[in-house]
Amino acid sequence: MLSWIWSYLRPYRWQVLGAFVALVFTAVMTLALGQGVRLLVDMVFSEGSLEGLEEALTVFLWLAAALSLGAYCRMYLVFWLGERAIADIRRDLYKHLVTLQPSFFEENLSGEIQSRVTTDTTLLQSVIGSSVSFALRNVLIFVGGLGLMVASNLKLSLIVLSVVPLVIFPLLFFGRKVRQLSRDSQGKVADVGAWAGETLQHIKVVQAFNGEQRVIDRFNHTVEDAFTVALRRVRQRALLVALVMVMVLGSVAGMLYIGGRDVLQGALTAGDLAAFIFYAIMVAGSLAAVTEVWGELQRAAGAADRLRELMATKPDICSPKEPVSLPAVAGRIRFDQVSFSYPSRPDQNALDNISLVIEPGERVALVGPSGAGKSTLFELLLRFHDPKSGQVLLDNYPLPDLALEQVRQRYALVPQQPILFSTSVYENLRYGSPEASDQDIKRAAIAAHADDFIQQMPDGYHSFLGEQGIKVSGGQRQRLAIARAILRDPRILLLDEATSALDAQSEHYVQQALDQLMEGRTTLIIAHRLATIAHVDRIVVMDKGRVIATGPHDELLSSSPLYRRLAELQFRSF
Ligand SMILES: Nc1ncnc2c1ncn2[C@@H]1O[C@H](COP(=O)(O)OP(=O)(O)OP(=O)(O)O)[C@@H](O)[C@H]1O
Repeated sequence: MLSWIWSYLRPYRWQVLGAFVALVFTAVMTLALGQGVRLLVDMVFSEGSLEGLEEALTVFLWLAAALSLGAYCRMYLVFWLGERAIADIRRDLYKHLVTLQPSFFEENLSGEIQSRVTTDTTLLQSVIGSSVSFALRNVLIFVGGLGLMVASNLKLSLIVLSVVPLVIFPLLFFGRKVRQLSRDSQGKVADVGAWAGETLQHIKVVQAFNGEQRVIDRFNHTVEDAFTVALRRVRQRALLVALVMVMVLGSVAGMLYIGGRDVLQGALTAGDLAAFIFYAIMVAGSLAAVTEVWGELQRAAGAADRLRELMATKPDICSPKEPVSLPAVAGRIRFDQVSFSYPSRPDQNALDNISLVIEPGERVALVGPSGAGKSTLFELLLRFHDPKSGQVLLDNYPLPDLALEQVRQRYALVPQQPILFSTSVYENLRYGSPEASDQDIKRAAIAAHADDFIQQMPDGYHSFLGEQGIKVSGGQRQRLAIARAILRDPRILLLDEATSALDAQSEHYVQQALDQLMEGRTTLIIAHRLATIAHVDRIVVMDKGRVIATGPHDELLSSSPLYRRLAELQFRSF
């Protein structure tokens, strides 16, 4: 773990060196104060000299000034390092997360992952940014103070030192326990975040089903769980600190007794004893401080483990090392005996031995009952998943041979529930085509019949769409998604019920826009409605993950009983 953290500190090694120098400097200055104490007691109190008092105080003031300057440099550099390293870790973590395949986020709650990005990194930051330097400073003071103690009085030193082995043992024993408990505790906190995030995001559903009390109960349960685990950790830490304190202070008391007797018998000056006590307190204090921070370090180690684990997750789906460079795409799609099951349901084939060719420029509608596998076909085309067997080809190239960006660049997707981000209309439309100018965006919005309602928004194209586009209606959201696709100008269009949320009039307009957009492009439409089907060259009927018939509407009416049934249901509902 240390090498992992070091990998984030290495680029800033000069700052690390600076912090270390400041750290050593302040530790030395702190220890030098002990000599000031010795001077003060021997010269002032034993010899009664006022000059000596002034001299001792001058030395003390110089030491204090140097110590303060050193402390400033140390704090600044150490906090800087903590903030910088964590900013870098957060950046890398996010960069890594967005490359992971969608199924990873189905298996891992997004709230839990969010918690790693925020809580775990914050914990680590406090450790790199202060606890480590605190611990190091105390270790230096411990070592330096010990050296000075031994040099000044071996007998008293041995009394104090007798306690050290007794302290090391509980430190190691409790440390391991605290580390494990800290992992559990962070995990529980993540659960709290995940549950709160999910329910608040879907608050309308919660309230519509009068589910408030149920989610409150479940939340309380999660919070209490987190509290229980945190309490166990705190108990261990407190116990550790108390144990060390008893032992350390006990040995200090023993030393005071014997040292005091030596002074009374004239074997030791009062100043020597005072300096020795000063060092002994420093040494004991630093040991206690290290034990306290030790728990903190263990906690951070737990957080670092979790972060490292997340970063080590390899994406299942990535570009090949040497991708085939895809020439200008004609837009031919081929499914070759493709079978696929979702990782969460490995036994149930969502697609079952699908073979299908869609020629460049062809418009194909996918129809079939719910759960037939239509959306799954799209997911495989976009390479969100790889098939279990068989292959998906784009212009005769298997998708895994091509760079992921190149594959996805060829498509524009209009999903069933278009997603808008919490930013302006401009930025939302520009999502798939970052270089598009404001004019291009406006033209696309006009073509998608979205310009009118955008103009009526308070800030027009600069209007903020709110979290997940909450401030627009379903139909408007869909028109924005269509505008986004128009702007992208792709070779292949993937439309998932693209016109489902439109009223009859907008549907008519949007259909016109889509007709124009589909011109010369390969288009796959998931369609439940015959209005959409009328505009296609071919219909593919799917059921239970299989293609059961293909052909034009009239032919299918006679050849496919399932299609006939679906069509009858459609007509009845009109
Ligand atoms: N993320 C997922 N994890 C596990 N199973 C899934 C997942 N998504 C879909 N499925 C299952 O895969 C099968 C095919 O689903 P798919 O969404 O492709 O159907 P569909 O034809 O698009 O349905 P609809 O018309 O209702 O959208 C279904 O049995 C569905 O329950």
